[in-house]
Order: sequence, then structure tokens, then C-alpha cells
Amino acid sequence: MTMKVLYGASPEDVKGYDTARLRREFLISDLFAADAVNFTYTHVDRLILGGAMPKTRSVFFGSGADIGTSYLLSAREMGIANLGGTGTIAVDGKSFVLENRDVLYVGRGAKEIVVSSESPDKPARFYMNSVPAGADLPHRLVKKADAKALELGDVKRSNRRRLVMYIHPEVIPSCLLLMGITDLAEGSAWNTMPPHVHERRMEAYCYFDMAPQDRIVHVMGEPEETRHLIVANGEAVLSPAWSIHMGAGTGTYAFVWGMTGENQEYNDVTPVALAELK
Ligand SMILES: O=C(O)C(=O)C[C@H](O)C(=O)CO
Ligand SMILES: [Zn+2]
Repeated sequence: MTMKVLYGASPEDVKGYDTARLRREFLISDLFAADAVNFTYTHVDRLILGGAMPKTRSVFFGSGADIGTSYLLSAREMGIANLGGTGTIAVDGKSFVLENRDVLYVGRGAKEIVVSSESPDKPARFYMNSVPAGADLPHRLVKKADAKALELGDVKRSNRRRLVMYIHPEVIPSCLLLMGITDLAEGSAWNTMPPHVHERRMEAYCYFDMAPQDRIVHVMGEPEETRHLIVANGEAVLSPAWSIHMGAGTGTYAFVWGMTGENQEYNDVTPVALAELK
């Protein structure tokens, strides 16, 4: 298990970043490696992002050695989305089978988590978001069919998409974690368009289900001072509270969004008019 640390950046500093520095601070590109578990600890609302891709054997994690607690989830909750083939997650001996696009909520207090794939030819790709939690809530598996879908956008504006909420008060309880998956409709390119900011929550996107040659042009930054990141399949982007987060893809794609902060009010966002963007 690896644990990289990112300290976060202020919008004033970001104005002077070159491409390499911007990517170092906001892009997480080493999530999925065969038979490994890779985490990044961010000081952006203390979100931990992680990826695990068990291929030829089970892999486990759960130690809190890197973060100063007995276990990784001694004071945290976690959402785990399966972006690959069918796999199993055992939380302290209790097994949950996750098919593609199922999400497991793991409550505070879990000690050992073991992940495995049904087939090495189609390994599970477990994408994880973990945030500090104030209560022990039960582990819950949310099947794709049980999540809550919203239809957004319009083909005429190239932003038709389906947003599916998995870890959300209307689906299952969590402390402050929210997690879901958005899929772009065929022929549409733009996600989260028109954009928004949410001063009371940070967010992270992990783009997936992309052809290897495709890229997302992810737009971030303060509305009047935007920057872009070119993002490949399986890479994640951090979005602090002050940053817009929208993107356009060169092919079909989906992304997992995860949020934490002061509240779980999905509609507590400040829309940004396109005319404000610079
Ligand atoms: O396509 C979208 O719009 C989204 O997926 C938006 C995210 O859910 C989001 O930014 C929530 O704040
Ligand atoms: Zn958002």
C-alpha cells in the first residue's frame, strides 16, 4: 500500500503555476496498478483518494500507520466504486460482491479490507474516496439499480448526461461523504456545464470508461482565472471549494464524483454563468 501526500494550493498561488506544477498538485494519475493499492492523502478537506486493482491475487489494506490512527478507517468513512470487472470486498470478514458500477459504503471503524477480482482477465478496479467521519454507520452495498438517477443537459448543447447518486442522503446514510457516477450521453461532450462552485464542499472527479487514446479537457480554477488539465482514463482531479470543475471529452466517458465538506446539500452550489468565465 502506498500513500502519497498533497498539501493543497491557494488560488493566488495557482495563478503562477506552469503545466507540470498544476498537474502535480491537482492530478492523481497512479491509482490503478495490478495487485497494488495506491492512496493519495490530500489536505483538501482531508480527502483520501485511492485505487486498487487486484488481478492475480487478493490485496488488502486497513493499517492507519501512514495517518496516525490504529486503522485507516478508525476515524474515517469510505466509498468504494467498482469501475472494472466483478470483484469482492471483504470488510473485517464480511464479503460484498460488487459488479461493475456498484458502490460499497464502508463505515467508520472498519479494520481490514481485502479486495479480489472474479477474473484476472477482467479485474475489478476499485476507486476509493475516504473522509473524516463523526459516527459509526453500517457498511452498505449500493447496487447500480438502487442508486438515484437524474437526467441532465440537452443534446443540442452537447451536455446530455445521466448523474447517478450512490452515497447520498436519499439513498444511504453517510456522515459527510457524497459519491456518484455521471455518464455522458453518446454525442455529448460536456460535463457539469454550465459550471458551478460550492464554497462549502470540495470535490474530486475520477474519469473512466474512456478509450486509451481519448482525453478529457478538464477546466478548473476560479471562474475568472481558469486553467485546464488534460486527463486520461483512470486519472482523478482534485477540485477545491474555490474551483470550477467541468470538462469535455474527445470520446465517450464517465466519471466518479466524490464530495465532502460542511454539508451534504447537493443543491448548495453557486452556478457560474458562462459569461463570467475567463
Ligand atoms: O455532470 C455533472 O453535472 C456532475 O456530475 C456534477 C457533479 O455531480 C458535481 O459537480 C456535484 O457538485
Ligand atoms: Zn460540483
